[in-house]
Amino acid sequence: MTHDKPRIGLVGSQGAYGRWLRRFFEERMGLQVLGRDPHGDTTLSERALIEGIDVLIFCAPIRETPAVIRRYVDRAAGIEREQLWLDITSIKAAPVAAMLTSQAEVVGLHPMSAAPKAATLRGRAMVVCEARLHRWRAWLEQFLVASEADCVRADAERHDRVMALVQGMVHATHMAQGAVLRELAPAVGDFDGIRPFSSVGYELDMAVTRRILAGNPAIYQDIQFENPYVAPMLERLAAHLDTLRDLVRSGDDAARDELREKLLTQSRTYVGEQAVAEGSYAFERLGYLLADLHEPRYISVFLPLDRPGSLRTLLSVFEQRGINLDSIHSSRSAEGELLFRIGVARDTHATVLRDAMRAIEHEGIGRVVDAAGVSEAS
Ligand SMILES: NC(=O)c1ccc[n+]([C@@H]2O[C@H](COP(=O)([O-])OP(=O)(O)OC[C@H]3O[C@@H](n4cnc5c(N)ncnc54)[C@H](O)[C@@H]3O)[C@@H](O)[C@H]2O)c1
Ligand SMILES: O=C(O)C(=O)C[C@]1(C(=O)O)C=C[C@@H](O)C=C1
Repeated sequence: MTHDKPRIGLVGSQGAYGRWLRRFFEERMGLQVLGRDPHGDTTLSERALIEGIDVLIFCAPIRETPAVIRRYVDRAAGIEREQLWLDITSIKAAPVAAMLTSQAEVVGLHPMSAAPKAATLRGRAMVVCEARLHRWRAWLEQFLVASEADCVRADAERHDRVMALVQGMVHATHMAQGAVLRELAPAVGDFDGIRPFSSVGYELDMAVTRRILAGNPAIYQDIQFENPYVAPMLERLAAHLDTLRDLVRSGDDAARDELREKLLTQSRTYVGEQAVAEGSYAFERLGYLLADLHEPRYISVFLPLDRPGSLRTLLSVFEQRGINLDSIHSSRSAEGELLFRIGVARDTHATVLRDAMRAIEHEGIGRVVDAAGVSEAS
């Protein structure tokens, strides 16, 4: 048993998370990684994979994972006794129960985001379901710290109940929104025609809907079908929408009162004044952020992280040219690089902006990765 430098085995090594985990373990933790995937990584048999590793991680499709795990238990036939088995499936009870039929130590994990572009899970939650953990505890802690995820502990049952709300409900309502738009938007200018009319709420909801439509359909399908707590949640969701429809159809004052009482007042009391106020303020801040991100003139600059004062040097470029700044946001590029996105006043001349961009590059202050409103016509 090697707890210092365990060899990692990935089941589903060619998938989005399998590839991310390989890079994470090799590059961030300096560990050797073996894998198997029926699509593109079949050099090792299932038995040979188990023989070659110390920690086995299942990152296969949700629907198939419990059966895949049971097959690995069968193939292992006891040689897994000293090993740690993990999975990252979005549902926890069935995979964890299947792993517990092995003799390995067992922990279920669920990172609360798609495989990120960044090298770690910084800023993302990860649910940790410790099911049978003894000698591997210290290494697991080391791995969780290296992941930089915000870890939250729960048993598998509670995880699945919570996920019926955090994922099942959110995905269901946005998939339904996508379907309603598909049916009703063509009559009023289609998706693009509606965009200029956006409220902040619509913009945020459409970001979620489009994220779901951009993702792996099997995941959204399986989260609805494989989590036993989703069906009862859908019953409640449908019941409330049915009530709302009936109240709106009836249209009288009693119906208005009932809507207000059941869908606003009671929920407001339940959530509590402070949480309501915090959420409302978070919405406002997101609104300002979206407004800044929609500003037509900006420059996005990658700044080397290891140079104190580099932001001040960058800002001096704008100061020297008399350019007024509307906003500064630090964010991540699609590749995960730290960027500063500088929104500049709309009346800034494009020539002056181009000069600022040249200075940023030529003086080695940073690298301009994106810009808008800098062409002659703008
Ligand atoms: N994508 C996300 O948003 C996300 C987030 C958190 C957790 N997860 C979980 O990660 C797991 C993998 O998700 P993904 O996004 O990498 O999906 P993916 O479809 O990209 O990868 C799944 C991989 O499993 C392989 N596979 C299929 N059948 C297999 C089998 N019988 N044995 C071994 N491998 C098999 C596939 O060939 C594929 O390469 C899922 O359980 C999912 O719930 C995904
Ligand atoms: O697209 C993302 O980044 C997600 O957060 C994906 C998402 C989610 O929508 O809840 C989907 C499945 C995973 O289990 C975790 C997170």
